[in-house]
Amino acid sequence: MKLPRRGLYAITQPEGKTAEQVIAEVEAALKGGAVLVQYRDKQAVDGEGLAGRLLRLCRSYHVPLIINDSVELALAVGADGVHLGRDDGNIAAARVKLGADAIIGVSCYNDIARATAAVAAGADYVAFGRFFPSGSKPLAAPAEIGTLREAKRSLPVPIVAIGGILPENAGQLLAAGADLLAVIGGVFDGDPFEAARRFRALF
Ligand SMILES: Cc1ncc(COP(=O)(O)OP(=O)(O)O)c(N)n1
Ligand SMILES: Cc1ncsc1CCOP(=O)(O)O
Ligand SMILES: [Mg+2]
Repeated sequence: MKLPRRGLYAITQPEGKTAEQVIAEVEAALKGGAVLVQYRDKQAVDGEGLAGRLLRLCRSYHVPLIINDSVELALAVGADGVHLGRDDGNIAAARVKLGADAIIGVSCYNDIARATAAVAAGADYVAFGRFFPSGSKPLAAPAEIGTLREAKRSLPVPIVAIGGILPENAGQLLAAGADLLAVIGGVFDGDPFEAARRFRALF
């Protein structure tokens, strides 16, 4: 599936929840207007089972599913792509394994040079952040909003912003050039349908 150019990128929050709860809350976010979903599960027990169920759900909404960290899991379930951070392996190797149509996203933190290199290596989007303190990843290093401006000016791929994003603080990120807002707590800490609707209204 094609990478959407703008909108809410909802990232799962499965810790302490049943698979049914995760599926239900992701479906609520999809109904509210999420345009992209990432399966992120740092304590996965049955990652393949849940990823497969999320993929079928996302397909029914014509929304791509990205797998965090693991090219192997993305391959195993036939997901639409993978998200790679600095410890998650090489972009070119992921492209060889997943194929030309796969969506490969890359974390670039606050680093434009890393983003430029990622695009040259075949990244389909680049992600910057965290922009605001994040309860989901408290130790994530801060990024500057000016980095989004520079990225938007110099890079040809969609720019993703992440970290502590809420409907109330997202406007400044969009104004600076973010195309996709990647959000965990701002969607799944409360009512995911209502939160996704509020994010959708910003685009
Ligand atoms: C869209 C998006 N952006 C950034 C990240 C963070 O990736 P990474 O630095 O590898 O950290 P973990 O998420 O693996 O803890 C992301 N997952 N998605
Ligand atoms: C994975 C990740 N990388 C930087 S911040 C973050 C967590 C984002 O979650 P939240 O939207 O709850 O701050
Ligand atoms: Mg990672």
